[in-house]
Amino acid sequence: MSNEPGSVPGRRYTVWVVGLLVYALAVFHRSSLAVAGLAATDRFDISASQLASFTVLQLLVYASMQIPVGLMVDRFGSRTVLTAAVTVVSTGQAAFAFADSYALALGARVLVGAGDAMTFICVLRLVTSWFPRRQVPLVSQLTGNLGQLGALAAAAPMTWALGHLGWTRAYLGGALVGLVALVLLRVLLHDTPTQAHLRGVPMTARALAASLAASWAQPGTRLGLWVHFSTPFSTTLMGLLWGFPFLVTAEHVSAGTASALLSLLVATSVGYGPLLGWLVGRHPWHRSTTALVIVGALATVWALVLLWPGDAPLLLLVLLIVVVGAGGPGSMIGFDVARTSNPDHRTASASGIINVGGFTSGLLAVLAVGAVLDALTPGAQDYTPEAFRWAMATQYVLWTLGVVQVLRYRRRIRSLTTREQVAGGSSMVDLTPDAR
Ligand SMILES: N[C@@H](Cc1c[nH]cn1)C(=O)NCC(=O)O
Repeated sequence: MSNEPGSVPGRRYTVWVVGLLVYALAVFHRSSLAVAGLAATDRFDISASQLASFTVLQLLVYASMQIPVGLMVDRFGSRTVLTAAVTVVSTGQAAFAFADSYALALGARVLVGAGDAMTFICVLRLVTSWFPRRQVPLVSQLTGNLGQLGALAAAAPMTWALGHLGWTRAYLGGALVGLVALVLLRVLLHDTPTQAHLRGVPMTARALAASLAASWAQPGTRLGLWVHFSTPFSTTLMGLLWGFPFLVTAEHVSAGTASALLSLLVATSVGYGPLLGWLVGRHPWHRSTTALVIVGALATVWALVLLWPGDAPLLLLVLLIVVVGAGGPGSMIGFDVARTSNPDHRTASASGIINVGGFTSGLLAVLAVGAVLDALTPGAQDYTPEAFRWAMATQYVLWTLGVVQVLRYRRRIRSLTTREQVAGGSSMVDLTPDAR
C-alpha cells in the first residue's frame, strides 16, 4: 500500500524536488574540483598524481560507505540520513575552503566523499515510498539524470567564482548553500505520505548481516551490481578527471572545445533520462539487454576514436561524448533490477550494494588510466597521445568482466523467473529450500 499514495500528488512532487536539489548539491560538491585543478596544484604545491588522489580518495570513501549507508537508510529513514549527509558534505567543503595544506585538504575531501555517499540512496528510497510503482523507473531515471546538473553548476560558475572571489570564498559559498538545503529538507521532506520518519526495526549485527546476505542471494541484486559496474565508468573517467587532458593532449582540441565537449557530456546524460526510464518501465524483461546495448555502443565508439589514425575528427569526438553520456543513465537500470528483486524494507540496502559497482569500476578506471600513463611516460612532463590511447584502452578489461558477469546472472535470473512475473513488477526469486 505504501507504494500507492494516490491522494498526495502535490506533496509527492515537492518531496521529490527537495530530494533532487539535495542530490544535485552533492553532485556539485563531488565535481567542484574538476575546474580547480590548476588552482589546487598552486595552493597546496602538489604534483599531478597528488591532485588525482583527491578524486580517488573521494570515490574510495563513496564506494566503501554504500553498504553501511543503505542499512542506515532502511533503519533510520531518508530524512534523517539526508540531514546528516548535507551537514557532512557542507562541513567538508567549508574545511576545503580554509585548508592550506595537502593533508588538511585530503581530510576535507574525505568528508565531501562521505556526505556525498549518503545522498543518492536516500533520494531513491523517497521515490519508492512516494510514487506509484509504475512511475518509479521513470522518476528514478530523472532523479539520477537531473541531479547531474549539479556538475554543470560546478563547471562555469565555479570557474567564475574561483577567478573573481578566490579559493576560500568560492568553496565557502558552495558550503553555505547547504544551510538552505537543510531548512528545505527539515520543513518540506517527509519519508512517506503518512510518516515524517520511516524507521526500520532495530537489528543486531547478526540480523543486519542476514538481511544483507538475503539481498545478495537474490540473483537480481547481483545482476544489478554488474549492470551498475559495466555502464558508467567511462562517464566517470571523462567527467571527473581524465576527459579534459585526453581531449587536449591526445586529440589536440583547444581547451575551450574540450570544456564545451565536457558540458555536452552532462547535457546528453540528462537527455537520456526519459527514454531509458520509459524503456525500463515498459520492457523490464529486457533491462539487461538495454544495458548490454549501451556497453556495446561505448566499446564501439571508443574503438573508433582510439584506432583513428592521427587526431579523431571533431564530429567523431562529439559522437563519443554523446555515447559516453549514456553510461551514467544506463547504470540506473541496475538500481531498478535490484528494487524489483528485493522487498521494500530492503530497498535501500540493496541500492547500496548496487552503487558499489559503478563507483568501484569508476575508481579502477581512473587509477588504471593514471597507472598506464605514468608507466608509458616515466619522468616525462607531458603525456603522449600514444600513452593516452593505451591508457583509455584499459576500459576494455572492465567491460569484458562486466559483460561476462551480466550474462551469467541474467541467465540465472531468467531460469528462475518468468516474463509474466517480471512484467508484473517482481524479479524476486523464492530461494527457500522448499521452493528449489
Ligand atoms: N549513475 C549515476 C546516476 C546517473 C544518472 N545519470 C548519470 N548519472 C549513479 O549511480 N548515481 C549515484 C550517485 O551518487 O550519483
